[in-house]
Amino acid sequence: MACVKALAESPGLTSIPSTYNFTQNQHDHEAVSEIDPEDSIPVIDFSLLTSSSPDQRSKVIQDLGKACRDWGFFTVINHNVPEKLMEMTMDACQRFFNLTEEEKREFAGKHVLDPIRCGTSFNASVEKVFFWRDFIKVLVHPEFHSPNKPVGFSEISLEYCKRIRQVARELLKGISESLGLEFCYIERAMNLDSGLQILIANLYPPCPQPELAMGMPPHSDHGLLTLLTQNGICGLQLLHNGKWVNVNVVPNSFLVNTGDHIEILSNGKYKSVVHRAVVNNKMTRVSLAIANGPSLDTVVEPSKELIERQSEAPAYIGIKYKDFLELQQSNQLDNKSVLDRVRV
Ligand SMILES: O=C(O)CCC(=O)C(=O)O
Ligand SMILES: [Fe+2]
Repeated sequence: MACVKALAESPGLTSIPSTYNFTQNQHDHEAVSEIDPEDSIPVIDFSLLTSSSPDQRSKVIQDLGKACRDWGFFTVINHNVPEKLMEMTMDACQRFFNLTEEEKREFAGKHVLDPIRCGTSFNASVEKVFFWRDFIKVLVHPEFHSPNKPVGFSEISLEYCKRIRQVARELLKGISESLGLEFCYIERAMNLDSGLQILIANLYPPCPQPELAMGMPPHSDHGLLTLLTQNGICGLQLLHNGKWVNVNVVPNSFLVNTGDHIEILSNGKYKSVVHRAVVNNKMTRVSLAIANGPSLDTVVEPSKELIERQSEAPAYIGIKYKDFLELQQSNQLDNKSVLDRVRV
């Protein structure tokens, strides 16, 4: 199937093919609210997490716990990843999408767990309505993969993803502690040394009828933490207290969200939050999501320590991460439908 970039570039395109019309599927743009300055996405100062002052560290751990409980999304600033490296990675992704259709076809991939897979929509083989999105997904850890084009992609993404793993690991230490667990609880229980990390770049070209199309449908992310950056163009919305909220771009920061496996592990204390990407008719939006998850063979279940301490019943059954991932990637992307299957 041709990529949406080529479709968007067809001369004189003024309307979208009906196969991209998402309005039948509850396209409730009206529900979008502007962020209330009193209740906006929390900001976490990463430098305080690694601070030698115990007071500062315990304060930021509290903030992190609150952010996970109330929002499931937070902005991370002072993260130590060089801005230049962030720009170069975004640029490398843009250059990937600018390869010719034929060059990109080489990386099409067939199976959902193929190490390199580029395509359009989410899972075009099972979808009736397509999303206004092209993507490339690359498995970058525990084994590093990379397309051999464009120039520099491999070196830049290797370094970037390594830096992101360091940030994710620190955040997961803080999240462990915020749950009252030992700081290294999550990294041990999830076998992070061989944790799966996926680079996902999304391209949303200008769309002549943005109100009818959808870039990415409402969904939660599967892993533990996703770190997202974008090329300065807004489009991400998250569901907060029953309303779609526009996410603003904070330069030189990561937007982080907790995935389904944090929800399972924390026995529902921290939820994965449903989000979607809408499109616009003026500018190409590129987002870069780095998903950090358990190792593929880890069976994730609610933490026994948490459950015993609080005399709770487990609210989810254990599932191997690989099985969860295959289910999510080979079906239609639909809210929290895979997580719903493992709820008790
Ligand atoms: O483009 C975005 O901002 C969202 C991307 C996303 O949700 C994803 O790749 O899982
Ligand atoms: Fe997502």
